[in-house]
Amino acid sequence: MKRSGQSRRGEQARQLSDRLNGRPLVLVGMMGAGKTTVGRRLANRLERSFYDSDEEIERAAQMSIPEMFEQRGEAEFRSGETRVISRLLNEPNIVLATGGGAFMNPETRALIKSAALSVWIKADFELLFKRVSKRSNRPLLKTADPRGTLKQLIDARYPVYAEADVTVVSRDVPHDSVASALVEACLAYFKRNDSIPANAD
Ligand SMILES: Nc1ncnc2c1ncn2[C@@H]1O[C@H](COP(=O)(O)OP(=O)(O)OP(=O)(O)O)[C@@H](O)[C@H]1O
Ligand SMILES: O=C(O)C1=C[C@@H](O)[C@@H](O)[C@H](O)C1
Ligand SMILES: [Mg+2]
Repeated sequence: MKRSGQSRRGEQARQLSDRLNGRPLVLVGMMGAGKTTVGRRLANRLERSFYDSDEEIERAAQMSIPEMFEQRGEAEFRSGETRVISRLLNEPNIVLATGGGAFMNPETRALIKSAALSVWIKADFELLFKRVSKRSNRPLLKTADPRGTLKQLIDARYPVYAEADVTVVSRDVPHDSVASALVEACLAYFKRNDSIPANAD
């Protein structure tokens, strides 16, 4: 990348770090949206620690998510997910990628909304399906009709993901371009909200 592009990227990352002022940045969205892979790049740019709630749960349970669903059931996975996220939200200066279902839990959602800047990485059905089809590590899609299941999840979840503070669309472009679009969308969010007078009714 050209030097000017790099310094613009660095400048925007610095601006966003200032605006966040230590608050966690939390990524939400469907499986395959890019929360983990874009989140790592974003954390690098912001010089923040990166956490992934799925990876934290796997580490604590010493088993993979498909194994956990199989041996302990989804309910136990979900309660672990809520605990892990509420613990991580106490850490300053982090980027946290959440599992696809985490923001659907009203308690977890309220915690994220109060402690962090939340960003929905949104992608369309075909792109998500293409990405999740590469690996068979998503237990919720192990159904007779994974396309239909993914569609149903999208219909149920998108109105809730839309409650995130910021939405950024992931298209079929490199991870780094999505990370740049995400930084820009967050800066635009702060700009919009700064322009609201404090005493507005
Ligand atoms: N912008 C992108 N360009 C190319 N590939 C991408 C992009 N974003 C994500 N991918 C690919 O899609 C797959 C899923 O991405 P990732 O694991 O980051 O999704 P996720 O949102 O964390 O999903 P989950 O909720 O299942 O953890 C990976 O193979 C990743 O490399
Ligand atoms: O969308 C979901 O509900 C899930 C997404 C993954 O990140 C994992 O958290 C798990 O496979 C469940
Ligand atoms: Mg992930």
